[in-house]
Amino acid sequence: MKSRFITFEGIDGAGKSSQIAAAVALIESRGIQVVQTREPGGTPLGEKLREILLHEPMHLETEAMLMFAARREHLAALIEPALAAGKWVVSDRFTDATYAYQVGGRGLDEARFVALERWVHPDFQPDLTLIFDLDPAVAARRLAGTGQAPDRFEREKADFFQRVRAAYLRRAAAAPQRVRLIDASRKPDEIRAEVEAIILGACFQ
Ligand SMILES: Nc1ncnc2c1ncn2[C@@H]1O[C@H](COP(=O)(O)OP(=O)(O)OP(=O)(O)O)[C@@H](O)[C@H]1O
Ligand SMILES: Cc1cn([C@H]2C[C@H](O)[C@@H](COP(=O)(O)O)O2)c(=O)[nH]c1=O
Repeated sequence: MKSRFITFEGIDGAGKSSQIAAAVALIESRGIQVVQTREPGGTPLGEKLREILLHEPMHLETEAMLMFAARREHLAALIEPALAAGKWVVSDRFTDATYAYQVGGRGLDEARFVALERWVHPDFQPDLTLIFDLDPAVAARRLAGTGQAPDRFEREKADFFQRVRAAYLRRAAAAPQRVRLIDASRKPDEIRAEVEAIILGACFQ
């Protein structure tokens, strides 16, 4: 069976990370080897860049370029070799996050985003992307409930997350074959059932 690259996306607190383990278990139950990873991160260098990106103040374009630098390393060192070896890769975020957060949230010039995307992965996109869509007010309450100290992104205000959410919705509308929207306001079990049905339908037919 062809290798697949599946990505999970959404505003902070939408609940995507909670669903990834179940999705990975579903795929593994079919006898497929899965590499679970995340962005920014996924490689030793990427994890160092993640620390900087989540905690150090920086210029918007520096932020966008560092996201793509971490991604270049991630593709070369982990994603591409895993797919070439016949494994599936499930990533907590990929390039749709840069569109949503840096273009949508922060106002990065879209042409700069397009140039970076074309440079770093000109002919490559996820096979399937699940975007967890949720009202930022609900997501903020969920994050507050974790009791964890918020990072530089999680400290952003509601209007930032409204713009991020709207950008995710635009990205979904632009690639309906690849991107599925998940109503993340429901109970975890209901969401898990839909995630499993989407993966089975899109990747195992
Ligand atoms: N469907 C749900 N209903 C209520 N609470 C949920 C739901 N899904 C996740 N949560 C809770 O919301 C919090 C955030 O969930 P999670 O870490 O999965 O979100 P996330 O989208 O991955 O956020 P981040 O991108 O910031 O890591 C956790 O405390 C989790 O238990
Ligand atoms: C890949 C990527 C991520 N971000 C932001 C989005 C989140 O706030 C953090 C990562 O934290 P998570 O808890 O692991 O989801 O990074 C971004 O702004 N741009 C990106 O390209």
